[in-house]
Amino acid sequence: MVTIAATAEDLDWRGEFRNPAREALFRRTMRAHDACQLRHALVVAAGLFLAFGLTDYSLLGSSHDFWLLLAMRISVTLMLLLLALAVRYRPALAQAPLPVNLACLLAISGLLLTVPLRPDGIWISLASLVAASMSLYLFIPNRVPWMLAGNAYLIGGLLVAMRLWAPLPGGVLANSLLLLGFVNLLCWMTVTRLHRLQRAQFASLADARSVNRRLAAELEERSTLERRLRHMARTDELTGITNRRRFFELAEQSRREANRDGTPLSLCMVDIDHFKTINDRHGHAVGDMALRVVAARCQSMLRDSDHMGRYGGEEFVIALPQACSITAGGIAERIREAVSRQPLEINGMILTLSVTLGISCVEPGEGSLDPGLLRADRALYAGKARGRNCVVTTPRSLAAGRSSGSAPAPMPGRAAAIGAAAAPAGAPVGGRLPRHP
Ligand SMILES: Nc1nc2c(ncn2[C@@H]2O[C@H](COP(=O)(O)OP(=O)(O)OP(=O)(O)O)[C@@H](O)[C@H]2O)c(=O)[nH]1
Repeated sequence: MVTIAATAEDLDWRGEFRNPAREALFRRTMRAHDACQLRHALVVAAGLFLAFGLTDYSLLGSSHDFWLLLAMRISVTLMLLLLALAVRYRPALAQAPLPVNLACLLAISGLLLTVPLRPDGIWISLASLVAASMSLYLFIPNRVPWMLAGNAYLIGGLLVAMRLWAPLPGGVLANSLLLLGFVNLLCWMTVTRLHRLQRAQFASLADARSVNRRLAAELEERSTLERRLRHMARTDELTGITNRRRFFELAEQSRREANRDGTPLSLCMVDIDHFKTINDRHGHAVGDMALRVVAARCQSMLRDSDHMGRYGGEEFVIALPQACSITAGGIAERIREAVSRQPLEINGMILTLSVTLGISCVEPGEGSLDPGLLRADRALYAGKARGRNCVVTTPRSLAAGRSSGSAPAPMPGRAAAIGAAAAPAGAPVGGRLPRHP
């Protein structure tokens, strides 16, 4: 939700929001402030009201009227303090018209009562009523109509009290009423201005918060997008496994670690057999499904520390850290079995899948993965030539020959067999446990 800072059109003649929901929200946010202000106003008013008992005494002495006035002052003071206490425990009372207006009524009535009980102190009563009139506007968190009503009662009550018990000359009375009228006008303008300013500030704050929320949401959206893009940049869309670029980053890191720690690192090339036939007979959609299934079955045989990527087309590549060629041969054999064990059933068709795997071990001192990949690829081609659905491991002598700088054994091509032996099914795994045996 986007809010817009309060404009003159948003506020009514009382300086309140025209929108009731917005006004209610504003008042809720002001509740603690209003309660605190009312509490202080009540305590100060109660103290002052009681303190004026001294003036009563100086005017009346220890007379019957003085004791009456004192009793009235004590009652009003107690009621005001009681409301202050109630507001402390229930701040919502500060914004409830009934208790606040009752307190005002009580305090004004008490002040008016001083006129008949102490007619000689009419000037003190007048001054007190002017101060009370200002306080009604400035310190009592009431709405403007209630402030006006309270002041109307105050002026009306003063007129009646003076007419009955302390008549003043016409000019003085007119002056007093003019003074009270001026005070009312000034305070009304001040309080309306204050209301407007408070609401404008509230609206600007709400705007800033809304902008902040939008920015936070945008940031979250961007970082989600960034995460998704990063994932896409590293993942093969069709199979969901690591793509070729990411595979090389991970495998290269493993090669450096293996070189540094003197641990073995094996590479395994995996190629689906007769994949072209699957595509040609059943269509590319079925071919894609087969690719996904083979990728998932291969991955299920690996540990978290192994890296598998799509090399291209129907070919996958696996890096097996901490695995010598014998161990890698065992893992490859299990992958071969996992792929061919269970035929794939798609749309009522039974598809027999198999893969051929070529293994090589990265030799110490090799500065990149390329020689190892080339050997694994040649082993794979040898497996294809041998009839497919098998594992071929590059013999140690061939790899050693390459790493020592001697000329590589001639590789006539895919149809030619490499001098490597297919690992027999169920060959010993050599101290390494796959994730899913
Ligand atoms: N459905 C599908 N087919 C693909 C994809 N990428 C490559 N291919 C197909 O994979 C086939 C690879 O065929 P070949 O390289 O001849 O290999 P093959 O038929 O598996 O034969 P061998 O490897 O010798 O067993 C080609 O027909 C490609 O069009 C792909 O993402 N989806």
